[in-house]
Amino acid sequence: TQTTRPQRMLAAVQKSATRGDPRSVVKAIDQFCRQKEWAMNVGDEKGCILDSVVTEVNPATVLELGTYCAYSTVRIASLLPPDAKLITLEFNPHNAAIARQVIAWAGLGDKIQLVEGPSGDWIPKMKEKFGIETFDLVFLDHWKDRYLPDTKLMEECGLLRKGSVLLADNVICPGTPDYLEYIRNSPRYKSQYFRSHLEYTKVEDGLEKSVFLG
Ligand SMILES: O=C(NCCc1nnc(-c2ccc3[nH]cnc3c2)[nH]1)c1cc(-c2ccc(F)cc2)cc(O)c1O
Ligand SMILES: [Mg+2]
Repeated sequence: TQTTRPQRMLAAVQKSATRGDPRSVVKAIDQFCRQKEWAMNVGDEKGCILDSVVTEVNPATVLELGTYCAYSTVRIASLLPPDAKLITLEFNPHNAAIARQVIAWAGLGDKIQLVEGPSGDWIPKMKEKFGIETFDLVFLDHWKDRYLPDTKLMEECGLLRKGSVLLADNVICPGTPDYLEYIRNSPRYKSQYFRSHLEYTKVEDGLEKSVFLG
């Protein structure tokens, strides 16, 4: 029977990456997406910007919205300090099953908690379910029409503190116009746009980094 693209991506990781070596997992996925099939990972160009923000923030708590096949999950977790925790939310059970295996291959199972289900349901439960006070860094990479409602929800649930950093993928392509409008005009955020390209293409895209001012 026909395999899915995430299954083929996992096979590429298991074939080409070294167990327990997160950077080799990232490299194997990028190679697969450049040489074989495009996939919606943040990719290496925007990934380098992501790396610089993660190392600058040096977060103890990270929330990722939109796991997909765990490319950015592994990329972020490989840069976290020893006791840091990353919670990642995936909506699609098939993608979640693949992501768990990619995370296991990278050897990052003890840093990463993958949660399946809609962000709207899980964000209000973060404190009670995972003992999270606030998030130091949030990477938004899920459905583009959820960025704004989920940001407002995180504010309402008190999950952001003065200095929390939101980093949003795809603000140009596919685009998140309502989120950009809100975050760039809100007095509660200081925003900065990092111009780049849609993963594995020459199409313009970028990351928006926003610091919550409290
Ligand atoms: O849709 C994307 N990413 C979303 C995956 C996801 N994985 N999990 C979720 C989730 C998780 C909890 C949720 N709770 C409620 N909705 C949820 C959705 N969403 C996406 C699409 C593109 C893209 C660009 C150009 C094209 F021509 C076609 C596609 C590029 C990208 O970098 C993306 O990130
Ligand atoms: Mg993306």
